[in-house]
Amino acid sequence: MTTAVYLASASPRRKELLSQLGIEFEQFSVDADETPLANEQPHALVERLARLKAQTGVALGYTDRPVLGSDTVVVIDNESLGKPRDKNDFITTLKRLSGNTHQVLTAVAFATQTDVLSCVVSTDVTFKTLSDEEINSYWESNEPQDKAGGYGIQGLGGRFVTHIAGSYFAVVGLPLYETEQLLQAFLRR
Ligand SMILES: Cc1cn([C@H]2C[C@H](O)[C@@H](COP(=O)(O)OP(=O)(O)OP(=O)(O)O)O2)c(=O)[nH]c1=O
Repeated sequence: MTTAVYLASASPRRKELLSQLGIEFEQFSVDADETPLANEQPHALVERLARLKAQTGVALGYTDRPVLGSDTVVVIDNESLGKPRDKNDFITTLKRLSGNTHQVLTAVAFATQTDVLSCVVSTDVTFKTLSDEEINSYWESNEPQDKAGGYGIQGLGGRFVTHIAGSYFAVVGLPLYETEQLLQAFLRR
């Protein structure tokens, strides 16, 4: 694919993943209010935020290429979990994930001044049962703080995962196959 895009994201993981598609891109960060709306379902939330990030990039003046925005949340019992607010929030979250299967939803959106197209990818991730000691020492590693659901599958958190069904790349922050498909569909419109 020869088209160049913008990546509206501060995430180093998304930058690395997008590089894997071999697409030329420039990255900039956008400030989006990620607060869920009242009664907003997880699927609707991630898709809205991915679109918001992409469209905020367009509004900032990045108008000569499609702008890619993305968002990731962890879902358990139909509740969306973003980055942990603090250590207590993290401990509560990891105890909920322990010994259970949760979903990671990642949305991708492409936007220009006239158009926006998005998709949501859902991946099932199963955790082994975690001890209090494992949870506490994981917090001290500083890895959980900036990650949805308080873990990184690509880092020390990978030890907790017994099974994954779906896109590993979506869990890390950008589904490779679906992002390429979405861009192709966007360019055909
Ligand atoms: C579950 C999980 C999430 N994450 C990351 C992906 C996302 O970067 C982050 C969720 O936060 P997001 O708000 O989706 O993204 P971000 O703040 O990192 O970047 P930006 O909004 O500027 O694009 O959690 C991992 O890196 N590994 C994991 O296993």
